[in-house]
Amino acid sequence: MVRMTSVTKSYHSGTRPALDDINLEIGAGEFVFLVGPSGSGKSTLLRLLLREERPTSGVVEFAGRDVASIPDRRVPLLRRQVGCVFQDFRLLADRTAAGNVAFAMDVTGRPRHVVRTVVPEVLDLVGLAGKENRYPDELSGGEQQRVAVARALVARPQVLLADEPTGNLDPATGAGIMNLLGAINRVGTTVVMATHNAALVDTMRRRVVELEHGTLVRDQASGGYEPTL
Ligand SMILES: Nc1ncnc2c1ncn2[C@@H]1O[C@H](COP(=O)(O)OP(=O)(O)OP(=O)(O)O)[C@@H](O)[C@H]1O
Repeated sequence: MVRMTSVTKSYHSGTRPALDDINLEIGAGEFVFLVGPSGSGKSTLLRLLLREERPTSGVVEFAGRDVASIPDRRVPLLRRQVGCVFQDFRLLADRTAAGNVAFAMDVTGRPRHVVRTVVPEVLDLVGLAGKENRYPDELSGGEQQRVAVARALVARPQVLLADEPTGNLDPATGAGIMNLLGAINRVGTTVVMATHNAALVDTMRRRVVELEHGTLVRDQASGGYEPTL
């Protein structure tokens, strides 16, 4: 599903690369935690998959395609297959929960009647039934993140990237979002989640990929936040 081969990313020549010779393969249906200290390159790795950045050298592949060589006009298509949620939710403040999700469907040209049917279904799926008409500032942080997840899901992405999705949430609310991502993974979506949340990583016991100063220092099946034997 995702393959990185000798991927190096330098934002400025002469400085230490943000990613340094990364080799990584993620199969369809996997759940992967991406961990490492601040500045170790986690967001950069996700940005390469979204084609927000291109590697300085090496190859990033998604579903067998070289992501860097996808023509600009086809990048929106990539971003339907590779969904993302962020720490700061990034919702449109002037649209309701339903409006935010509908907007994501409208831009992909889905017919109105499909949007009207699917939006409440997806909001129900993420646990927001009854709150469809609330604006982001009328929702808790966890609820806003659920809207962001719903918005990512309506495109039916093959891979969902989550960059510190629980970073702004209290532990219980973060655990709720984690359960939601786990459920999305169980129905077949590949999930890659960058996080500093040690408790969640330790509880879930999934594959853990650890970066340090841009290099991959650990790739462990059923790992914890800290390396174990
Ligand atoms: N747009 C940019 N321009 C220049 N340097 C950047 C840019 N984005 C990131 N960097 C640098 O690249 C390195 C990796 O940053 P990155 O954001 O990928 O780390 P991270 O592991 O996601 O950190 P955090 O956990 O704090 O989000 C850092 O040294 C950072 O300063």
